[in-house]
Amino acid sequence: MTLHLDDLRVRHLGECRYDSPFSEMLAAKRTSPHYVAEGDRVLLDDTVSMLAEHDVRPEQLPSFEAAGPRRKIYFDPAQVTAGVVTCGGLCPGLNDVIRGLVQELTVHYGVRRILGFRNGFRGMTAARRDDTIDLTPDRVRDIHNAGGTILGSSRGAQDADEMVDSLVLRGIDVLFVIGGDGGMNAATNLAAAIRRRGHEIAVIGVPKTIDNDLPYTDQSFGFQSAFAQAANFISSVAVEAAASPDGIGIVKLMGRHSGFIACYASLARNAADVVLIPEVPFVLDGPDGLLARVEQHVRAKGHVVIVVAEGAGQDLLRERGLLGDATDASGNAKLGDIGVLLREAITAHLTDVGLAPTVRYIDPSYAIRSVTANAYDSVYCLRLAYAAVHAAMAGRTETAVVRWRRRFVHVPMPLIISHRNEVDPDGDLWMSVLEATGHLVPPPAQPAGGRGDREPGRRRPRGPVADLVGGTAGRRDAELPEAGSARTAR
Ligand SMILES: Nc1ncnc2c1ncn2[C@@H]1O[C@H](COP(=O)(O)OP(=O)(O)O)[C@@H](O)[C@H]1O
Ligand SMILES: O=P(O)(O)OC[C@H]1O[C@](O)(COP(=O)(O)O)[C@@H](O)[C@@H]1O
Ligand SMILES: [Mg+2]
Repeated sequence: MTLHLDDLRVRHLGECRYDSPFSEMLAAKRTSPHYVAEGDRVLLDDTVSMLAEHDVRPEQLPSFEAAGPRRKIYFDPAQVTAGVVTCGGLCPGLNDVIRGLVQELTVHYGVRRILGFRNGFRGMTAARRDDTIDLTPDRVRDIHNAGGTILGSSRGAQDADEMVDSLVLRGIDVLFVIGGDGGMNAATNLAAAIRRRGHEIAVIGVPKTIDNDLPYTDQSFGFQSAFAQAANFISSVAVEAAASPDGIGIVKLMGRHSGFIACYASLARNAADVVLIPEVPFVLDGPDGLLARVEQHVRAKGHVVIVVAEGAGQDLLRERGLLGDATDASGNAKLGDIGVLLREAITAHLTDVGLAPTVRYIDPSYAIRSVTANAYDSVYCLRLAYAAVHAAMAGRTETAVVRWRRRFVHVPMPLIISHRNEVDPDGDLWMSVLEATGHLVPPPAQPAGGRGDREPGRRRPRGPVADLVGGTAGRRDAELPEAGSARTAR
C-alpha cells in the first residue's frame, strides 16, 4: 500500500485555544536527534531508496505528526472528564499505561475526574454503564506492580451508539482506548458514531497486543516482557530435551496470525532448532518435511527443540479435520492445537523409524501475557500514556499514539487497522531466525541429477520446504548424516 501525506493526517476536534501547562517549557524547544518539535513531522520511510521513490519535496514526503505536548490545547483541563477502557486479551503493561494516563492528566493538566470503564467495552453498554471506577492518583499509585488490568477486559461486540450514549451520560470529553486490532476497530467505529452525532469527544488509542500484530509501530508495549517470559519456557524445554535420549522439546507460544513472539523468544535463547510461524507454511511429510528434519536432527544431535507459534500450521490441522470455522466473541478465529499435532506426528514418525523419543511439550499460554511489565516496557508504557494525554488535550481524535522509528507519533486509527503486522519471510527478522537455527548456509554441492540439481540462476521455491525444513540445508545440516544413517556421538 503506497501512502501519501494526506493518508497520515490525523483528525482534530477544532482550534486549540487554551494555553497548555507546557507552553513556557516548549517555547525554546527545537528538533534534535532526541526531540521532535511541535509542527515538525516524522518520516514514514527511512531509507534513501524508499524516499527517492516518492520523488517529491521533503515537506510532501509521507510523514506522521509528532506526538508530545502542545503550546495551545483544545480542552480546558479543569472542565474535562476523561474515560479509560482496556479491551481484548491481557498484555504486560496495561496497568502501567492506566497509571501513566492518570498521573499525566491530574498532575500536569489538572484534570479532576477520570473514570475507568470496567471489563472493556462491555462496561459501556446500557446495562453496565454504571460499572466504572474513579481513577485517582492514589488509586493507581502501585498498580504497575501487578500484571493484568485493574479495569478488567473483555471480548465481544457492543453497539457503537449505545457506547456513545454511555460517554455522553457520563460527560466524557476524552476517551482512552487501550486495545488491539479489535479494540482499535471498535474505537474507530465509536469515533465515527460520535462524529455522526455531533459530539466533541476525543478518542485516543494506545495500541496493545502481545502478538505485535499492529502496523505502524516499532513494537507494541508489553511485547518485550511477554517474549522474555516465553524465552524462559524455551530454556526449560531445551534442558528437558537435552537430558532425554531422543529428546524432543516443543514450546507453543501465543501469536494468532503473527509469529513475532516465537521469533524473538527463540532468538533470545538461541536454543531452538526449528521455529514455526503462521507466516511461513510448512509440510510434515516428505524428504523436505518437518518430520524428516526432526529425525535428522535427533540422529545427529540427540535432541531437538521446536518453537511453534499457535497460529502456525493451521492448514495442516484443517486438512486433518481438526480445525473448524469457529470464532470467539470478538470474531477472532479459534485456532486448532498445532502443538498437539506436532507432538503426535513427531512421536509416531520417530517411533516408526526405530527411535524411542521422549517428547516434552509445553504450552505456556496465558503465563506469558499475565506477567508484570519489565523495566523497559514500564518506561515505554509511561511514555505512551503521556503522549496519549497530550494528543487528547490537543483535541486529536481517531488517533493512536505509537513509537515509530524511535520517535513518538500520531497515527490515524484507520491506518492502525488497515492491515496486520506480520513477520516478513523476506525481512531481516526471519533471516536472523534462519541464521540462528542454522538454515541459511547453502546446501553442500550435490552430484548432478541429485536433489539439489536445478536450473542455474533459478531460485528454489520459497516457503517451508526451502526456508525452513530442509531445502536450504543449513550449517547444522551440512554436518548431518543422511536420514536413516547411523547416529553420530552426542
Ligand atoms: N471489527 C470490529 N469492529 C468493531 N468492534 C470490534 C471489532 N473487532 C473487535 N471489536 C471489539 O473490540 C473489543 C476488543 O477486541 P478483541 O479482538 O477481543 O481484542 P483486541 O482489541 O485485543 O484485538 C471487543 O469488545 C470486540 O467486540
Ligand atoms: O484470551 P483468549 O481469548 O484466550 O485469546 C488468546 C489470544 O489472545 C492473544 O494473546 C492476543 O490477542 P489480542 O491482542 O487480540 O487480544 C493471542 O496471542 C491469543 O491467540
Ligand atoms: Mg486482536
